[in-house]
Parts: sequence; C-alpha cells; structure tokens
Amino acid sequence: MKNKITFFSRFEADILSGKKTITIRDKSEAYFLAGQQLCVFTHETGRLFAHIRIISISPIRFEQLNEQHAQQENMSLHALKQVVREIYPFENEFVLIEFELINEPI
Ligand SMILES: CC(=O)Nc1ccn([C@H]2C[C@H](O)[C@@H](CO)O2)c(=O)n1
Repeated sequence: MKNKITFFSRFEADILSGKKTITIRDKSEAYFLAGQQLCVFTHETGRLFAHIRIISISPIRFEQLNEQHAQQENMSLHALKQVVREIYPFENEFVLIEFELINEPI
C-alpha cells in the first residue's frame, strides 16, 4: 500500500501549523484509507516534512466545495476553487481527504 503523499511546498507551513487539514485530490489518489498514516513530501524536491493520519476520505464534486472546505484549507473559497482548477483544469470529480498531523515516526 502506498504510504506517501506530496504537497506543493507553498502549503508546508499551513500543514505543519495545523491550519490546513484537508486536501482535494483527483481520483488517481483515491486509494488512501481512513486511519492510514502517510509520509508527506514536497512535490518540488521530494523532501519529507511531516507525517499525517487520514481521518476520512470521501468523494466530492467541484461544485460542492464550500466555505467550510475553504476554512479547512486556510484560504478563501474563491482561492480554493482557483487552486483546484489550476491543478486539475478538466476534472469535476474529486476525493476530499481529511487528515491530522502526527508527530510519532511511522
Ligand atoms: C503536489 C501534488 O502532487 N498534488 C497536489 C494536489 C493538491 N494540493 C493541494 C492544493 C490545495 O490546497 C488542495 C486542493 O487540491 O491540495 C497539493 O498541494 N498538491
């Protein structure tokens, strides 16, 4: 089972401070399971910077993104939709991955 996930390095500080607690991914990353512990790397350089535990993973459509999701991403809803559209220009079906930061090594 794949136990790694990458994030753009611009989100590292928000993840480490606990301000960002979800991520929206396309279905190519729908294989994660609730309870799974993941090593978190930067997308750009592959540097390990955190460990997280998945709380839940559920399907979501682009038009269902709302203010609560934006808050969990520590950005405005407009910014969240813009980021998702930049990363996935043609996708409408996603998975919502809710996670918590863990300190213990895995
Ligand atoms: C780096 C990589 O492989 N893929 C992604 C995909 C998404 N994110 C972030 C951007 C937003 O905060 C949410 C919404 O998709 O998740 C990311 O850092 N890296």
